[in-house]
Amino acid sequence: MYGQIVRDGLVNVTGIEDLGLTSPVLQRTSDAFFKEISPFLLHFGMFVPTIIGQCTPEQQAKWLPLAMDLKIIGTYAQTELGHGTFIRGLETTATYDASTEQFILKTPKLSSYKWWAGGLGKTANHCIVLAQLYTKGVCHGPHPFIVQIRDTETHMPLPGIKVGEIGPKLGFNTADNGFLGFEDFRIPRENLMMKNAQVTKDGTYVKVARHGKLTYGTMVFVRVMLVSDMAYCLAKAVTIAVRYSAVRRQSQPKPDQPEPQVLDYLTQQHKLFICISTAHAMKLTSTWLWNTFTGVLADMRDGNTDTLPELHALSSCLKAISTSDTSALIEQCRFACGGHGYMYSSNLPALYSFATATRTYEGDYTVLLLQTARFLVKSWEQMDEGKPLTPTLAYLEQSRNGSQVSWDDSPEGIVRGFDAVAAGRIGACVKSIRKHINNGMDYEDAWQMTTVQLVGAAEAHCRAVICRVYRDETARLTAGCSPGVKAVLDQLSTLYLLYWALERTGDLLRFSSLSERDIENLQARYEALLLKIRPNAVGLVDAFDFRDEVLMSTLGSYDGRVYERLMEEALKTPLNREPVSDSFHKYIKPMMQGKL
Ligand SMILES: CCCCCCCCCC/C=C\CCCC(=O)SCCNC(=O)CCNC(=O)[C@H](O)C(C)(C)COP(=O)(O)OP(=O)(O)OC[C@H]1O[C@@H](n2cnc3c(N)ncnc32)[C@H](O)[C@@H]1OP(=O)(O)O
Ligand SMILES: Cc1cc2nc3c(=O)[nH]c(=O)nc-3n(C[C@H](O)[C@H](O)[C@H](O)COP(=O)(O)OP(=O)(O)OC[C@H]3O[C@@H](n4cnc5c(N)ncnc54)[C@H](O)[C@@H]3O)c2cc1C
Repeated sequence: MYGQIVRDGLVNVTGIEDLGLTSPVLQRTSDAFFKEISPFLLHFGMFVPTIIGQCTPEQQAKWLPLAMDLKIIGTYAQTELGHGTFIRGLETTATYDASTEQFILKTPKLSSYKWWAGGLGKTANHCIVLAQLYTKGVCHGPHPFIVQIRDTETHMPLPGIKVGEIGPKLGFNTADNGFLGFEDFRIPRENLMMKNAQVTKDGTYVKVARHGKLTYGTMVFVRVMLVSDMAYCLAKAVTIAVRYSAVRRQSQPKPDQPEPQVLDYLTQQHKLFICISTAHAMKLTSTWLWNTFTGVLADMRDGNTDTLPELHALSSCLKAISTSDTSALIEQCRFACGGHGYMYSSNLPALYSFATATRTYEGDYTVLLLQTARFLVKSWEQMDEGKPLTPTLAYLEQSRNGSQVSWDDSPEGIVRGFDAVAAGRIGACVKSIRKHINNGMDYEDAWQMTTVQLVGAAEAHCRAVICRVYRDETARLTAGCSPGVKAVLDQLSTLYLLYWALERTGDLLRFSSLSERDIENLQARYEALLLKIRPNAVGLVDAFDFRDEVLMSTLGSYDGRVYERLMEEALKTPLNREPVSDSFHKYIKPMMQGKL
């Protein structure tokens, strides 16, 4: 299995390299080789971006060509057995020895072992290691180091390195995630990635970057990329589920009628059409987020880090919500396919196992939403002090006078409704924190006592951002389209707004003038819209344009030969190679004869 995966991975990488294509395409084409994930994904997904983001030009000149030509294979080892979220609590140490101009890497105890890095188990020979930097007896916090861990000729672990694979997981079982420990392992001073901080030969620590969190830059990049990845993952799952629902016929609602396509059931449309809308919403939002990210990078190149906090808040909540929505909606696609959706050959289990992992890695859902909430509360306080708000928080102004937003069920009105919910929930959090402080709590405890509400406020902010971006970008991008295309894409973005308005009626009743009658109207409009989208449903998923080789699904292939493909795959199962398993003779027959 591992050998096959490595072969496929290299065919994919070298093939694309010959075509001279960029890494995002590499990411996409790797889907044609892997149901789960390539052991080389971390190499291109984090090892190379970290060299670019954390190394000086001289260090890039040394390491980047080796990495891009696959002369070295890397990964990103930050998480440890004992810590993943709390980076400042990482235990691996890198202590500078000025007498030899080296760092000594140590794994002080079991919980300090690096754990999880993709490709570390058996594939990588180098890795980025986040370790607490000590020099002249002072700890300067976690810093990135580039470390060779295996001999590039023999692939044997170097002396002082303990490395291996962490074992089977819910998914990602082709990623050879590994563990890594150091026993007084020495690396040259130059292996500290020195773009944001340096250590001179005599051990003097020099802080270069103005912003203390630029070391976390790779994580921001990957979070931005994951939003796009989720759109792609969900688009694959809903292509499979909609095509299968067009083939599958089941039950007899009317005695004298043939069994209908299950796609004709309103409940099936309710399960699946939000998945189509969400794939579009996330794709458009990810492109908007990428443009925001590149803008912030440009500012930072000019030495201006003022826009970084908003980017961190946006990338945190969009990564959290996109991965959470995708996991839930891929599972919904699986539910919509009945028993056959549970078959591995449908590819829905693999898509789910990949998506649900993204809710955790690169920043746990709750933790990242709390990061966004930290920014929202700070922004509210700045607004109270009369300071300007950042663009994505302009809507807070409307809440200043505390008046309730009047409900307007037009698409633009619903977007404003979500702004009002976000503003209201942030304001409620600020009020809760202040109440606890007035009752004698310190700020940290008052914050902790409000964290359930803070997670909700961050989700509401993120939903408001997605709704606004989805609506605006759909209008902008369809301006030149034919009336037919424009109408269908407008139906999808309206469906997204109606769906979430119905999901959040409690909040809308609390923070707008929404009435029970308005809710009845929303429900009726939503159901009518499902019927309108039905005739275009298969065309809409065909428009995602996935080849069968990429979908890898017995249920979702373009030709609709579902039952034939299910049987073809079943007959390939090793258990079907012999009519009678040898377990019958070894165990079952003796048991039947009372001989066990
Ligand atoms: C081939 C094509 C390429 C595409 C590739 C994409 C796909 C790749 C997929 C790869 C597959 C799997 C890889 C998975 C890899 C990993 O999981 S790597 C490990 C990831 N780990 C994490 O994400 C850890 C999460 N934890 C954190 O980020 C921080 O510890 C946390 C922010 C939660 C808390 O850190 P603290 O130090 O405690 O920070 P605070 O005190 O809360 O905040 C201090 C201030 O710093 C600001 N901050 C924090 N983080 C950032 C950041 N990333 N950027 C900018 N600013 C940041 C924070 O807002 C505070 O600011 P303030 O004081 O409020 O002004
Ligand atoms: C498939 C996969 C691949 C991975 N690949 C890599 C890799 O290549 N490189 C790498 O370095 N890491 C990798 N990771 C590790 C990943 O980054 C961490 O698992 C992730 O950051 C979560 O940290 P944790 O596991 O310590 O969870 P924890 O933070 O311990 O979370 C446990 C629980 O505690 C809660 N919690 C934690 N802190 C707080 C808080 N401040 N407030 C409220 N609740 C809190 C969380 O919400 C969660 O419910 C991978 C993980 C997975 C699943």
